[in-house]
Amino acid sequence: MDYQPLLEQIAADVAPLVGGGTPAEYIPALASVDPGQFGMAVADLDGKVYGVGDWQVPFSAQSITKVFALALALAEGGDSLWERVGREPSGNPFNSLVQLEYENGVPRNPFINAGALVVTDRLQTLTGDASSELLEFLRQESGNPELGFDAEVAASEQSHGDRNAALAHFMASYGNIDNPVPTLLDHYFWQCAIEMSCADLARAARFLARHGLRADGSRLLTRSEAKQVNAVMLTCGTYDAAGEFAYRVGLPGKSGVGGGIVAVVPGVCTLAVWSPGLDPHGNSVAGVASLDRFTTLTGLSVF
Ligand SMILES: NC(=O)CC[C@H](N)C(=O)O
Repeated sequence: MDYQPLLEQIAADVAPLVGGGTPAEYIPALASVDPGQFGMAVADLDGKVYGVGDWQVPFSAQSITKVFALALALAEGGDSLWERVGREPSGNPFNSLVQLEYENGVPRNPFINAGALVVTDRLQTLTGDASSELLEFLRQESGNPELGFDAEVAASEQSHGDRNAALAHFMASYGNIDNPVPTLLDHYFWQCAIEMSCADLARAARFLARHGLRADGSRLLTRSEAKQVNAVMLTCGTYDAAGEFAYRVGLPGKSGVGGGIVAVVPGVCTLAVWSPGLDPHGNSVAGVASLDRFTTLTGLSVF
């Protein structure tokens, strides 16, 4: 299918929303990004990528990287990860601390910050260099050897990282972190600071639409594991707005406070959108709207 006319229609439909919302303010390096940008890409399973607007402009992938970290941790370490992190929506903001004490230091899911810290900790134990391993994986899957970290964003997060540090130390007090907390935080901040465009993200996520098969045809995840990751994206990928996202978009999706969202139509294609203005839950306003338009216009959804 030629997605190009559809993408152009969606871009026109959501244009009034671009610039709405607010870029993430708690990470100063993200607060200064021009909010008037919008890009969207679709990658089909034959390797073709279609795009509109700022679809080739790199931006801070932020929490979208949590999907790839989860997939790598499962691929390399298997199911025992689920003894340390749950698979239920939290109903709380992505950086909330409140549930952790009630639930003995076991985060609700791998996509809130606490859960992602556990996943990165696991990946660090498995590989010895979690953030580099992740970057290398993303380079291979996106086919873009130029992908890199944004050092300014990483430093900005590091210097405003008290809440993530609190989450990591608190979980360590329950014995749910294996590596030294400062090492873990470094890898987590570098991971969040990976820069990718919509084109890179749509390409890199294709293994989730290909039931676990990587770009080179080798298997990263079993078919069942790919289903599991997609299911957790659907239920937890957009935090305390996951219900609304499922209602409006009807696809597994993962957002980041850089304003990007990746979504998967299993067996068909992957989508990536970017616009920096966020809603109060930390999801891109124009991004959610454009995915909503995509599924409405095409009928392509998991429902
Ligand atoms: N939702 C997000 O994208 C949050 C990621 C961000 N780096 C943080 O840890 O707060």
